[in-house]
Amino acid sequence: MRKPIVAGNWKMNKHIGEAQELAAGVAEGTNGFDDVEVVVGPTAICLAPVAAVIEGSNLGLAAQNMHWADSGAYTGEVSPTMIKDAGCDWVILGHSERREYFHESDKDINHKTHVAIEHDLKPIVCIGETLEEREDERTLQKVEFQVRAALAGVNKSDIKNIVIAYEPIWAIGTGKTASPEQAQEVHADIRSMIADIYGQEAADAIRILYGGSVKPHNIAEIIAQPDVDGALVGGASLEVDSFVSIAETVNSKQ
Ligand SMILES: O=C[C@H](O)COP(=O)(O)O
Repeated sequence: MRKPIVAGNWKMNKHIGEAQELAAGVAEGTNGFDDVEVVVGPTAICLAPVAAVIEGSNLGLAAQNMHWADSGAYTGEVSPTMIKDAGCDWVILGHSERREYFHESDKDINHKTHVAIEHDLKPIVCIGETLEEREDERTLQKVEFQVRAALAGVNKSDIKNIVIAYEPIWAIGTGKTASPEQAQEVHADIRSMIADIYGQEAADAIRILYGGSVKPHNIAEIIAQPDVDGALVGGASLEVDSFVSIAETVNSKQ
């Protein structure tokens, strides 16, 4: 039985005090939710201050990105050992905004996935198609390519610690959510591909999240899909009430 995850990607929002306040509210609001893993993803500068606030709670802490090297001449970057030191146990990799604005390639994301595993950080690897690719019926081809590329060379024993986040790019921040059927089709396809590569046990263990305009009013129908194991939430993770409400619905998934 896969334990679902609700992860909040705060993107470039919230100053330190605001981030601490939000994290404390989420920790309090999700206290006692035993059937969902709740993770918050502040900006790099807020990681340590948020870690201090959520210490002793059940919340996980995710960085939104990391470099692959432990240290060195990489101006502006943050290393895997630094995010661990700040309190992270998770790292979001390959978000479409990183791919688009910072030109992260599938090769970079594969490299970072390996580094995350080596550092005992659980990667949330983001994939997803553009609107044009969906309209051209190339969705499955695109996501299969991205998943294969991200996982190239990853051992079967590590698959259970990797999370895939399917985020159709056209649904991110637009208010347009993939229908539950569209999400299920892609999630099932990814799981069956994992089964082909790593076997059924790995496919049954890997958690696949949906992301893209997830809100309190639509999470129930999305999480009801058999291959949807939770959500990566952007906008709705920036308010305690909406994020806690999403986590509560997922916590109640039968
Ligand atoms: O990482 C989160 C996604 O980009 C979704 O963002 P959104 O919920 O604001 O659409």
